[in-house]
Amino acid sequence: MSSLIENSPVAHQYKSMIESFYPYKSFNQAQEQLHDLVPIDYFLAKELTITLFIFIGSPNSVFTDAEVSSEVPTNKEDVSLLFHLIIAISKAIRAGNSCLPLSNIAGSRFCFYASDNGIVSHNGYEFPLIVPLKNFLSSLALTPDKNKAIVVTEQALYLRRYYNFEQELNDFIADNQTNTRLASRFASAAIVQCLNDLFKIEGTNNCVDEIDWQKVAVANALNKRLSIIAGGPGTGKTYTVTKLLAAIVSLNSPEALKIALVAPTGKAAQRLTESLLNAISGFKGEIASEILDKIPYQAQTLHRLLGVIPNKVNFRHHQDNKLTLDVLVVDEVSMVDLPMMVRLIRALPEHCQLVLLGDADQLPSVAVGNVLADLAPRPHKGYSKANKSYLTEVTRFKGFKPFKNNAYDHITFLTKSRRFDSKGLVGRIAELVITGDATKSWNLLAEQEIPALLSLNINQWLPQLVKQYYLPLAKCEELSKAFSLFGQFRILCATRVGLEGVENINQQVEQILYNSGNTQANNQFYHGKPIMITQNDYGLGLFNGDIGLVWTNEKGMLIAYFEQPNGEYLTVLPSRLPSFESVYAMTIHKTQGSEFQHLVMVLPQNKDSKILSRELLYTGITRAKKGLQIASAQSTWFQSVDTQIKRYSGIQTDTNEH
Ligand SMILES: Nc1ncnc2c1ncn2[C@@H]1O[C@H](COP(=O)(O)OP(=O)(O)OP(=O)(O)O)[C@@H](O)[C@H]1O
Repeated sequence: MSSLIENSPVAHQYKSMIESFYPYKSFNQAQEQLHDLVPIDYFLAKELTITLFIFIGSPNSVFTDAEVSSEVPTNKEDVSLLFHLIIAISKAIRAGNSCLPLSNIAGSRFCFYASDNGIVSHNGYEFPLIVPLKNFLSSLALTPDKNKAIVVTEQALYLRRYYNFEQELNDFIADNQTNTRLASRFASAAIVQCLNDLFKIEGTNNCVDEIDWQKVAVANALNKRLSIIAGGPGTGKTYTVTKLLAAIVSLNSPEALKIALVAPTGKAAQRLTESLLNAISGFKGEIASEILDKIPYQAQTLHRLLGVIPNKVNFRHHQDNKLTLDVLVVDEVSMVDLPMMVRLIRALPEHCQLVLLGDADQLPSVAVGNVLADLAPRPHKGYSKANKSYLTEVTRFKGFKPFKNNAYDHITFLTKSRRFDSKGLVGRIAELVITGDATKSWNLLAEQEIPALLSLNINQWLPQLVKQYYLPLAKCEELSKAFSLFGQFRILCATRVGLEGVENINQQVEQILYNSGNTQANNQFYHGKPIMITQNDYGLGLFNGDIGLVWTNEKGMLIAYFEQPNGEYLTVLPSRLPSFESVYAMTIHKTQGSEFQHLVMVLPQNKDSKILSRELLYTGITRAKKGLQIASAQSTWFQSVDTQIKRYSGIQTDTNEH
């Protein structure tokens, strides 16, 4: 609260009055009434309620009685309503939403809970219907332009911080839609020639009906400052972006462009580097070597690009210290949260071309936002007249669906999986799960010849898998072989705790290793132990989620080795490691950006676990390159496939729709 209020006797008086109107005297009392309340919800409401009722002027403004009283409540009900609204916003943000839609709470009994047998444990709080709710909110004048911590729009309530982030992103999208900036940079004839070279279409002027969306993605990205290439696993996003980079390099030749490639995590950056190297080497003979030589492949993390400042949320690069870049490719965008995306766009110079890649069906970011799904809404409704004619001219494809405006012009969806045999188990299960078909997906798992459904008793299958994949780790002759063996297989869990959680399964694996002859496996550190960092250490350059192996060096010392995106190892003395854990099993969340030849996914027997969703299953399933096995009760599987994650936001790709 501002000192202006603290120092004002009038404000003091009002403050005491409002506090006396608070609906609860303590967190414990609130917790008895409201189901699933955590301290942050309660204390945020306690802190903000006062500041919203009392006008907070700028330091130079004169604080008068009139200004205070115009917005100060005269009754307990209003204070209670605002208090509960702030709790509701806090809960919505904890669930990853950037806002709280008013229609979600109006007329509802909030935080009410009754057990299956009807016993009410939490009475909750009843919100007014939409009209009185809106009237109340407009009396508080929580408009975007007033400097208050809560913002109310026509549809939703926001914490100002997230409202501002969303506005910045909306402005960025709108600005790129009206001004693509790159549109006139290259002559169409040059683009046509370049696309024909890359996609091997002999110089024909005839239009073709069957659209190659990879070619469209390249053409589409070439004339836009912002473009999104979205698609499921193996649909060729990296393959396509490699061709895009080839096109950019060749069209800009001889000018040398500054191009950066990033991903949200170290593992994802490493995978992007590997995939780009594979793609580049696959194009030898097809694309001129002087072009291939100029395509960058070394990816880094988003944090590293922006420049982490230890213990600060801000980065070295921002609106006043922009990146020196001409092209930026961001992979695995589904993992990027709203604040991070905004920090990234703030740091981009005006002319920099931004290409976003990702799979919007995967789990959204851990923190607030569902940026990729919001920026690339589905279904794709079609291209504007101008974009349609540009695409037809340069790709020679016809039949693009028309749309009344340019809202979807920057988006290309790739749908054909090139990695999974669409008739193979992984591809089919992933498709059935994400489209919500619990019965068919379960039946498909049940009918596999090589069992895809494992017993719920992990002792029945874990020892054999440990002996196959984990026991040989310590016996590998070289560290690189151990990393490659470790990358073959992983146990994925939905939860950390419980019988089917990461913690228990890691313990079980170490016990099996010990019983099978690895007598070091009950030590904190031992040769061949895989570990995952669980806390950022900017000094060491280790980040939450980084995976390493403890290995004996040539001097006989145990050292933790971490593979870097450039193929080198970061080495750290075990005693200097930030907090870490064993990683034979890891949560599905943490596997985003990774893939394994064979995986086992273990789901909790408690089907009511809040974490379960079809996106969680899909993310887990699509980490498997080949072998997929699942240990789940049928009820858990059905519950998960039937639950779809919905995150609310006000990000608008199509402003005319709202
Ligand atoms: N048009 C194509 N012709 C031949 N092979 C292709 C084509 N497109 C993609 N591929 C191959 O399919 C595989 C998957 O492609 P890629 O790695 O680019 O997919 P991705 O969408 O980036 O996958 P992920 O989501 O897992 O990162 C690669 O081996 C790639 O070479």
